Amino acid sequence: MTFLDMLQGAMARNDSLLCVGLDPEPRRLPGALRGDARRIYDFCAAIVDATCDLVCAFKPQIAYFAAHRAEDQLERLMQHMRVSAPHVPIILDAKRGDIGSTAEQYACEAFERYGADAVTLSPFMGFDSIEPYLQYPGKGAFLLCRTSNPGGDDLQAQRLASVEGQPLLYEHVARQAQGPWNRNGQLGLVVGATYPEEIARVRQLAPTLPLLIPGVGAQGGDAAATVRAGFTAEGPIIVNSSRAVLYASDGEDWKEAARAAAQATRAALNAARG
Ligand SMILES: O=C(O)c1cc(=O)[nH]c(=O)n1[C@@H]1O[C@H](COP(=O)(O)O)[C@@H](O)[C@H]1O
Repeated sequence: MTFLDMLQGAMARNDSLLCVGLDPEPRRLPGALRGDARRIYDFCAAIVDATCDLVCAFKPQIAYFAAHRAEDQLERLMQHMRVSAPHVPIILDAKRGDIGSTAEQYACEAFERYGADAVTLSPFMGFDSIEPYLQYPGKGAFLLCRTSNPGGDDLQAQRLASVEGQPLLYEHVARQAQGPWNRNGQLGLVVGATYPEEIARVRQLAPTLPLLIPGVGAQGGDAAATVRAGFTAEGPIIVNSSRAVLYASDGEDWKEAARAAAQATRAALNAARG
């Protein structure tokens, strides 16, 4: 099954636009897990079990595992998600971007080692840095377009003087991804929930691409404004929240609190799509 088929299936089955991001920081783990990097798997697996009927995707962020020498725990977590939530697609947030020969290794890591259904990529090095990921039929690749952080403007909002009509860099990325780069229908775009006007602009330029939209919750993005700007009948949105769900409580009730936070975010997103 392709990433897009899985995504549509999970969206319908769980009535959800919510993606829970798995960004485990040992010092923020609750209760007895706090500070113990060997418990990253236990924490994330419990979050998966508590929320897998509420989400359209999970998004593990690879840095939170690699930084703590926990890649083996990420591998176990991927297997756990396959067994416990086989209907939910997994987007590996790796933000890779390198020359083709190195990109082949990154693609192998994402799709073969970890078995992800989709990956996040930086498009800064151009199409040949994206192409190796497209050699994996049915896998998704989300290109950073208009990111949620304040510094995203530094490059993404610059005008491309040499291109006719002088679009901004992020607009050019959106056009390329909707058009010539999307050879097998595998591409999507990352747009921050912190910039609803830019979400609307990206949706205009890329009417059918799935948009991965992080930035609600801890970064303060508005769930309703996000849906109004990006959600259409032909263009799916995947709205990510990580810390606001993972660390909803640091007490004994952390699993219940994570579930409640996911439920509330899912409800807010659904209310806005009417
Ligand atoms: O590609 C991403 O997922 C991403 C893009 C972006 O523009 N902004 C952004 O916050 N992210 C990721 O989305 C997650 C946001 O986490 P919270 O702010 O805790 O919900 C983190 O894993 C970020 O690395």
